[in-house]
Amino acid sequence: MASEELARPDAQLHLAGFFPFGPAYVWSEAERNDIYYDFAAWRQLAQAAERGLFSTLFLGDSQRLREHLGRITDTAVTGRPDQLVLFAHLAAVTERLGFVATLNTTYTDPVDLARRLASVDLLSGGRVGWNVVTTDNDWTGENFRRGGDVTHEVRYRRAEEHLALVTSLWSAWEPGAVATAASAPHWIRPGAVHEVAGTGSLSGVRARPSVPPSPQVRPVLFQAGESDEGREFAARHAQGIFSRYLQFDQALAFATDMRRRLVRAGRPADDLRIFPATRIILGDTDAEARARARWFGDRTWPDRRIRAVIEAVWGHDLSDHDVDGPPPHTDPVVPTQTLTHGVVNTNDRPLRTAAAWRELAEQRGWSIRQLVRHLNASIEFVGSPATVADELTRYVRAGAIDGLNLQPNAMPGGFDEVVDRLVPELQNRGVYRTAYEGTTLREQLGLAVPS
Ligand SMILES: Cc1cc2nc3c(=O)[nH]c(=O)nc-3n(C[C@H](O)[C@H](O)[C@H](O)COP(=O)(O)O)c2cc1C
Repeated sequence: MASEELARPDAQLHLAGFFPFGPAYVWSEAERNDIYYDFAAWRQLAQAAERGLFSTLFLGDSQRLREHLGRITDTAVTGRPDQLVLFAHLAAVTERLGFVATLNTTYTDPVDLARRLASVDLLSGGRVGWNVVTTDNDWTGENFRRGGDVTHEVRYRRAEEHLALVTSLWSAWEPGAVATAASAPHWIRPGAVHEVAGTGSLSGVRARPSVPPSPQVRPVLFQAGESDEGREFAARHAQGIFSRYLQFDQALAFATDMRRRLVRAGRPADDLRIFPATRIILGDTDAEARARARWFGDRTWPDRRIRAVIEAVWGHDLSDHDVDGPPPHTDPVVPTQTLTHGVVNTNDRPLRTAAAWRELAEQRGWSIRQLVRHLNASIEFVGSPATVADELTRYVRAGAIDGLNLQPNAMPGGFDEVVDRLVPELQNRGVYRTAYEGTTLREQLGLAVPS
């Protein structure tokens, strides 16, 4: 056994069911696109996750359809119900599973957000988390008359003020503020619910929250945003982090960096759970799993999704372009880049990106399809249940990750094979729970109740 595997001999893997909205990303077993917002499908997914003792579901947020040149990019986010409404429904058909919702601090009102999150947290028995993001896409801001003008620095300053107000609201009810006995002289003990005031750009806000604390006191905080400011913000406030790093060395370097930052912020190094996103594809043998991975890959990279990736760089309509041919020889149309709200971040240097992509394709003799598939190759765990369990055990015991935001391969049955075939292998290796630790998300994640 390599020495790295001994770094955390008792560490446990957390699974979070994650869903990248959009028909191109998760294969619809039902061959129906409306499966992605069919409640029965979500119930099946959530109940499978709970059967597999997943710690939580986890959803990202986008408050606007992605578009390109005025056309909706229909391979990406195609219809996305409000996460908290979906979670409120799913909480009613599950008992232990957590629900982490991504909500931004740039375009939301803190008092309203605090109330909505606290409400689902209370009514679900303390099973909610908030993934705090600042949202870097300007077009979302247009929904709120604030598109394009919110700088990185302003977003993180606002995030600090927003979160401070939200957490004060969540702490404004003293323990035991509610007299539960109907015969008590007061329903709420006088003076036990405090008024809270905003600071900085939120000064002038005064609020007395109307939602009592849940059994986990308040929602668990996650964070996603990888700049230095983002990491520092997470180190000060978050108990969970949605990271981009899954290649082993990068994941370990990121986790090491975050633990150092936590200690500098005066927190225990192990007070943070790190969850990168991935997929798991199983087979009876490693070879069969690899064949299945190719099969899923072909289904989740249809021509129109491949074309959307290059259109986002070239800045104009390429619908006549053959995706099995070379990348366009023409240069990108730079002035239209600001209209690109695509799946690829091309906010700068489209000319350089196009040149680099063209050169790579030429060198390797790749078509657009091969190029795009190469550029978007993500790290997935592919193999027999034993192979994947060994690999995940290595990651967790080395301290490279604490959990996975796991995308299903199919809707709605996509978690079943992980639950039925991988979870027992992980349990046999002592790296996965055999029963839920408690009833709240905080308990499932092994986190202390806030004072
Ligand atoms: C893994 C990951 C997932 C993210 N998911 C979302 C999301 O679902 N919705 C959103 O508005 N922003 C999301 N963000 C973006 C953050 O809101 C943030 O604005 C962006 O990363 C810029 O901040 P940074 O410079 O600190 O990274 C995500 C970021 C990361 C790293």
